Amino acid sequence: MTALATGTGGVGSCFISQLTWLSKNLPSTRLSLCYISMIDKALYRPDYAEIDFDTALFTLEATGVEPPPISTIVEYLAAAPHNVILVDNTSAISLAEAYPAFLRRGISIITPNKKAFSGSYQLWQEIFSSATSGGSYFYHESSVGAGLPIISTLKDLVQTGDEITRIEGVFSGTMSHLFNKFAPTSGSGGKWSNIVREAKELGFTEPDPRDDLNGLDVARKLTILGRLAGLPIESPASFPVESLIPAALENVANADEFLRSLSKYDNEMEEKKLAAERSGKVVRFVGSVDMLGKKAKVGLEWVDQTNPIANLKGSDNIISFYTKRYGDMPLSIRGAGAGGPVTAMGVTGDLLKVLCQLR
Ligand SMILES: NC(=O)C1=CN([C@@H]2O[C@H](COP(=O)(O)OP(=O)(O)OC[C@H]3O[C@@H](n4cnc5c(N)ncnc54)[C@H](OP(=O)(O)O)[C@@H]3O)[C@@H](O)[C@H]2O)C=CC1
Ligand SMILES: N[C@@H](CC=O)C(=O)O
Ligand code: NA
Repeated sequence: MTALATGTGGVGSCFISQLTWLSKNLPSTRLSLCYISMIDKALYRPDYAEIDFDTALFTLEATGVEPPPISTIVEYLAAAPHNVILVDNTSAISLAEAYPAFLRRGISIITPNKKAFSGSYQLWQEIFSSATSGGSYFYHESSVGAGLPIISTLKDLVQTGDEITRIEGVFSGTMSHLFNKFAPTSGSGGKWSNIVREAKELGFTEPDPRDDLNGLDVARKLTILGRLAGLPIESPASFPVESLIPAALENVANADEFLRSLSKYDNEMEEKKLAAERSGKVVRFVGSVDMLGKKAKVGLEWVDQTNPIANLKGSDNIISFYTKRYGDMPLSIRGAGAGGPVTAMGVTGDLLKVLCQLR
């Protein structure tokens, strides 16, 4: 059995550590690594020789070569003498769009990358049909709520005949961290731009934090959950999404320049916070999918100080499923929704699920 890993950042490096742990503590998994890459370096051998887990990242950095095109990677893996699982720990759209090509060739996929599952509805359908025709599997638990059991719970609800009426909550570790620190229910909050930088340093944000602040990351998660619950959402751009990017910074060239300039616009967020406080509320970044009304939305809401959403800590997500069976009291899941170790846990957990099915 072989795992192929791409992406060696916050999540990818924790995933490699967890592979090392598995190989020592669950040797019956008999996993090996035959390909590992970052953006501009890849490590692999024509004879699929095992790459040592302990030294993989160092060897990749020191001796990696230019990665081959994705079509070559598909061929390389399809010709492997054993089952192969692609573990995509990147946020690359190019790789996400190639999932059907991997799945059709019998290569299973595990990923925290939201891009494929929240891309066009056509890509979503192709992923399902390609897995069926290739006899392969795909799991993406960490694409929503990091390692929290959100997708597996939703699938269980749907596959046992419950009907989802509404999904709502805080779906972003970054946004949770920002608002818990910027507009706490007691005491005064910190400076918006400083907390944004801190969220990036803690590994909560997307590679480009603007993808969190513009609401797109939450919109992608709602697209995934809405589709799994039975709503054919066309794309994350097909419903209202509020962006927290100051208008004057919408076109800055890159994330570094954006972060450098953000403090000039701290007063815009300060005003939003004070408006909520004047009504005795706190401001939070909330998302919802109304399955009955066939609508989704993402944006700022004023919530009561006693609302569980107002009282999250750290990078906590809280995601509530309202269903026919659960009635007025939703099934709610809460816990850290971002960060390398917890996200990699969801990826490694998915890997174990695929291994059970490939045996
Ligand atoms: N961080 C978190 O808390 C969570 C992250 N996720 C998702 O996990 C994924 C990874 O996030 P994170 O680890 O934080 O991001 P990082 O920016 O830390 O790491 C991304 C990695 O992907 C590599 N990469 C990018 N494009 C390619 C490519 N085309 N081919 C090969 N490698 C590539 C980068 O290479 P290089 O090192 O050369 O730049 C880097 O190693 C994202 O999809 C994110 O949305 C999901 C839930 C939570
Ligand atoms: N940037 C995302 C990472 C997890 O999906 C977040 O902050 O939630
Ligand atoms: Na999850």
